[in-house]
Amino acid sequence: MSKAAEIDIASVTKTYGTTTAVHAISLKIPAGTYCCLLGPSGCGKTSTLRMIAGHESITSGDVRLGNTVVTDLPPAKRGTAMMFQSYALFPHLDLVDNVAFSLKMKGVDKDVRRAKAMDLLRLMQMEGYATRRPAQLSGGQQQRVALARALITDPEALLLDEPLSALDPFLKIRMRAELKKLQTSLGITFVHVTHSQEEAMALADVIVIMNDGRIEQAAHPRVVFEKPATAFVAKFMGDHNVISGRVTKSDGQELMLSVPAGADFLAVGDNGDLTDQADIAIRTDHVRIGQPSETGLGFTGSITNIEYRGSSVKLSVNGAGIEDFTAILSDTDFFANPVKVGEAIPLCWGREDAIVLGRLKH
Ligand SMILES: Nc1ncnc2c1ncn2[C@@H]1O[C@H](COP(=O)(O)OP(=O)(O)OP(=O)(O)O)[C@@H](O)[C@H]1O
Repeated sequence: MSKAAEIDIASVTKTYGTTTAVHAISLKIPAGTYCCLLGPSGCGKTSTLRMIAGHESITSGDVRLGNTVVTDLPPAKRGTAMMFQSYALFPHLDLVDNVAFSLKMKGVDKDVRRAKAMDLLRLMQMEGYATRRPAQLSGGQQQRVALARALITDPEALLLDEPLSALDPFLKIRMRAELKKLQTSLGITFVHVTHSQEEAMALADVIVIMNDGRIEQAAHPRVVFEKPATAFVAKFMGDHNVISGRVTKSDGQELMLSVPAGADFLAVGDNGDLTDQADIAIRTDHVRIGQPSETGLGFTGSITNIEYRGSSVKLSVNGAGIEDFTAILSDTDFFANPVKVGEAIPLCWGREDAIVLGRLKH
């Protein structure tokens, strides 16, 4: 139906008065990618999306869609379509007229635009509701109509601002799967703003993690999880212990980190630029109870809390100058040798489980 386009964001900045919401970010989103912009409230996700859509002016830099620089084009001329968080359906129009609306604005004949709207309602399995008004629909159905309405212009890229946030948790997961299926079948580029790590992990081919108007990492979810680029990413995505300390030895590929009033930790990874302070990450699910054997990586600490989670058990441990170090053990491993709060236990991990984190240059 539509053709996909690459989105190229080149050194784009957005300022509102004295607030800089987006600091000269650059990002290439390949054609046909499902891209999620992820980050905490106020990090600049929505501003970035609205600048791609043309609903917000670009203070400096350029946005290109396919071969066209769209920086100064109005929204309707960009080849993008936007689906809003609130769906923004017209309450007084039936579904056909809601979906056909942007074609009406373009002066398309009534019969042609209504036929196209019915095609889109069919695609979203909503043709049986064509004569209803939005208020007569459930949240999930309203979302499908909003999608149909956004897709009627055959966009090269669909921009979605927190599209699942109005839905209850059960529907959220169902509509998430539908979004992914729709993107795969249409093959167009989707850019989806969310503050949910789980949503981004489930949907994205590329997760763009933003913090304070900057991009901390843009990569496939597995890369983000396995190799978080910065301490912010490791903490925000969770499931990592992040340890900060002073670099005591660094040879480009391995680094020794000294924790104040604590032990030395070895981590692996490119550390060419890190000469003073550094951060390392250790996957919580790769930590085991046991003496550090040949790798020598680990420490002994005291258990401060134990949480049962069904298939796993979470231990919190203090020791070696670190507070709240987390180890996630499988329920089988934990119950084979149960431990108690207050007990001192040795923890260990493999060399490849401790990675050096980078620092964003501002
Ligand atoms: N119209 C505006 N005028 C002034 N400041 C704005 C405006 N819109 C956004 N901001 C500011 O720009 C920064 C980024 O906002 P933005 O909405 O892009 O973040 P966000 O990551 O989408 O946040 P949220 O998840 O809360 O929607 C914030 O500090 C916000 O207060």
